[in-house]
Amino acid sequence: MSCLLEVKGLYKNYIHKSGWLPGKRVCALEPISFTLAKGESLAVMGETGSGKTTLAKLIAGAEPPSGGEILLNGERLETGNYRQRCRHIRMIFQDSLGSLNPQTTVGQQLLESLKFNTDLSNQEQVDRVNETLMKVGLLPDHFFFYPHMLSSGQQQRVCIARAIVINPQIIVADEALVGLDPSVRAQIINLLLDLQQDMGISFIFISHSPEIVKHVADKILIMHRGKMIEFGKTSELIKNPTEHVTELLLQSGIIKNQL
Ligand SMILES: Nc1ncnc2c1ncn2[C@@H]1O[C@H](COP(=O)(O)OP(=O)(O)OP(=O)(O)O)[C@@H](O)[C@H]1O
Repeated sequence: MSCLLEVKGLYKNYIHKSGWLPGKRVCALEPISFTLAKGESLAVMGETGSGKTTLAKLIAGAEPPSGGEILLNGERLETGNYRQRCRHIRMIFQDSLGSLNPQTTVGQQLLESLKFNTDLSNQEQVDRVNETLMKVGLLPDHFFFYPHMLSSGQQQRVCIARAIVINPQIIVADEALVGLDPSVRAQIINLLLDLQQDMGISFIFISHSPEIVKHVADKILIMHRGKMIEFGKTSELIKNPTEHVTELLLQSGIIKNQL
């Protein structure tokens, strides 16, 4: 498989300020390097505060890195070039309702993505939105619905539709399946797997759930205290984890504080 995403020495420091004292530098993500092939899914696991969301935000361009680089198909993604980033990498979140605009219809929210990121005509945009709604298991009628008129599963489908409407190459899903009831979660997982197969999208899943990770991920990246401590094929890490943390995460998804 050809290399789609290359993360090279990417890191992030935050400055924690308290009153008038000089800020304290906190390293949320130590330099990290890995690659992802086209159509592959990567799961990022780790205990709370280990740097998973920071990594997701840097890849999606929601935060600028303190250093390092991200290459997509060999081309460097520039910090602040939102058009370049949004076209190729989209993010979906846990709080689907919170990430949708309550005052705009589903159709308008999908059209906005197309207006900002493509040169399609108005009619082509409407056609693309309707096609995308069908792809995620919604109906063209949902174009006219407001987010609060939908169930939580349908809201998450709208978020997925908004992410795929411009044919991105990578979707970063930050705990996007938490909070859905098990049957809806299974439907959304199957939808994501179908989209991966039909559209060749690569996924980066941030997840605490070993069951989901084992089901969807080709590779797993384990974070611990801001560092990548393990990275490899899912089948190999399940059989031969080299780190105790990996073993615990893949057994229960929960890490005790002493680790
Ligand atoms: N905007 C920010 N400003 C300051 N510090 C931050 C910011 N975002 C994250 N951090 C710090 O960076 C570290 C990593 O946080 P991050 O949210 O990436 O962890 P996480 O693994 O995603 O945790 P969780 O599973 O709880 O979401 C934490 O110590 C956190 O306090």
